[in-house]
Amino acid sequence: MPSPRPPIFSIPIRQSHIETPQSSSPCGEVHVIVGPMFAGKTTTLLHRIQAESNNGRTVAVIKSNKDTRYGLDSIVTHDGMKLPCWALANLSSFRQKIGPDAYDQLDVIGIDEAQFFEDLYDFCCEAADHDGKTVIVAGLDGDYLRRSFGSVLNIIPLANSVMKLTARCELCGKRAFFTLRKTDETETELIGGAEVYMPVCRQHYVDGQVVIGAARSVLESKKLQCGTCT
Ligand SMILES: Nc1ncnc2c1ncn2[C@@H]1O[C@H](COP(=O)(O)OP(=O)(O)O)[C@@H](O)[C@H]1O
Ligand SMILES: Cc1cn([C@H]2C[C@H](O)[C@@H](COP(=O)(O)O)O2)c(=O)[nH]c1=O
Repeated sequence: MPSPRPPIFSIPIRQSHIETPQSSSPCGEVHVIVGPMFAGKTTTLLHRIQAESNNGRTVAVIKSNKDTRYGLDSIVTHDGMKLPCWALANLSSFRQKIGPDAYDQLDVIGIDEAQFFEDLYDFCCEAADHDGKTVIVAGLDGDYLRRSFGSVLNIIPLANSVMKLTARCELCGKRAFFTLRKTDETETELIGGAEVYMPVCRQHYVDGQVVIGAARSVLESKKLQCGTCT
């Protein structure tokens, strides 16, 4: 009679000591803060950075150099809170700008206006997975047409946490999830504050789009009529 064969999934009784591969650097974190304009994304980012700094961690904050609203040397919230920052065209230049030694010393990196950085995904991967940094990212999830904005949504799969903030609808005071553009400019990227944008609830976003669309077609038909004027 053949001897019984061992079960396929046998567990060895005496397990030899298995070396787990040592990771070359400690693991970092990625935290994402999104929402419409005026929702408190920059305020939340600055509070978190401040708290990390108070806990003795070395911090740096980066913003896009496209946003020149308050100068390039600081991040400023809509109600005036401020922190010094690096204003950059892209994130890949950060290590070289700050210097490799200073970069190695950093524990926490804050990124504001993340929608303007094309290399956001690669930077977050490198900084958190390989360099052990805690990266806190704040940015618009959607543009004025509620389309995904830049690479912000691409980094959700990299994130330890995601927070969607809301503002107050300027027309009714309810929770605002979207940003309405009040002007007729159509480019995706258009730097501005309350003179160009307002936070709105779903109802007023839909109503606003209808009103803006109607105003645009009136203006266009006027232009056509003028074109036929002699
Ligand atoms: N309609 C609004 N809803 C909420 N906050 C507003 C509104 N308008 C102005 N604010 C101000 O904006 C601040 C948030 O600013 P900020 O952190 O810069 O927002 P975000 O970075 O999301 O645009 C609020 O604390 C409030 O004082
Ligand atoms: C909706 C929308 C916004 N922007 C610009 C306008 C501001 O300069 C920033 C957002 O600043 P905040 O800190 O979130 O208030 O983004 C844009 O270029 N295009 C848009 O559709």
